Amino acid sequence: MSAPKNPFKAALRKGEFQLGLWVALGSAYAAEIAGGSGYDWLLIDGEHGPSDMPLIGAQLGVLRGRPAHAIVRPPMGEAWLLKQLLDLGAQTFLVPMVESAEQAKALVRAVRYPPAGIRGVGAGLGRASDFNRIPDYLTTANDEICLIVQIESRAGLAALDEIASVEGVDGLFIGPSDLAADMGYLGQPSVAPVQEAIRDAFVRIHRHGKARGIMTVALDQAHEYRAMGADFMAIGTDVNCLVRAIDGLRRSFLGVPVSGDQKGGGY
Ligand SMILES: O=C(O)C(=O)C[C@H](O)[C@@H](O)CO
Repeated sequence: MSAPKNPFKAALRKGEFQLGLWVALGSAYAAEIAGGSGYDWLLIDGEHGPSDMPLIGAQLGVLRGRPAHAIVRPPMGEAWLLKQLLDLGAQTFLVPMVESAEQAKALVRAVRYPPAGIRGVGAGLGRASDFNRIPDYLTTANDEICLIVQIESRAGLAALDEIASVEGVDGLFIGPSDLAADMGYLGQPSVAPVQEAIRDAFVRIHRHGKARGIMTVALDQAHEYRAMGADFMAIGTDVNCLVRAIDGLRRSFLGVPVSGDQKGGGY
């Protein structure tokens, strides 16, 4: 019996578009609700959400075996953090602020067992191996790990080709909000210079045969990114959906004009 198959990684390899949602409430209950909504993947956000190790573990637990594949974003790409998340059962990672091939190579090694990497052997204590019930976990785990790195600064764009060339990097995700900020357009990810940088980045990522990822909470922008060639994309967050739904309900009842779909930008 082998490590669980990674359906998200398999889909990317087949070129099948994957639609996702940001899950940042830090609630296993909310993640379980989102898990039944038909999205291909859910991003458990440990960078900007309150999800710490126990909360990430709880969310991974409720999503285990559900159709929506759990992707975990750690606050930073640290080997000790990835080791814990791997043993908790995370198989796909979105690592923020990657700006060099050296950083990418270190991340690849962090999520692989020796000799290909430095991942510590302890999955027998964790969900990853079904608590040591998967006999061949150690020898089959590496192949089912999917590593996505975030390009979200000018330095990241400058190193994009070297990063995309790193074996073991499965996809590159453009962070529009942070990229816009670094380019001098804080809060304005939809401005032309940022959009042109994203378009160019997608062309380069695809040239290396890697998956192109992005996120937005504005549906008009989402369709533009899909037309640009996004292979996996989040089109909203649980936080944003909750705020819009509960605020909108009150406004509707009181007859207060309800704001339309978020146009452009969004974060
Ligand atoms: O820079 C970005 O954009 C991202 O990395 C996504 C952000 O964290 C935020 O837009 C999620 O709501």
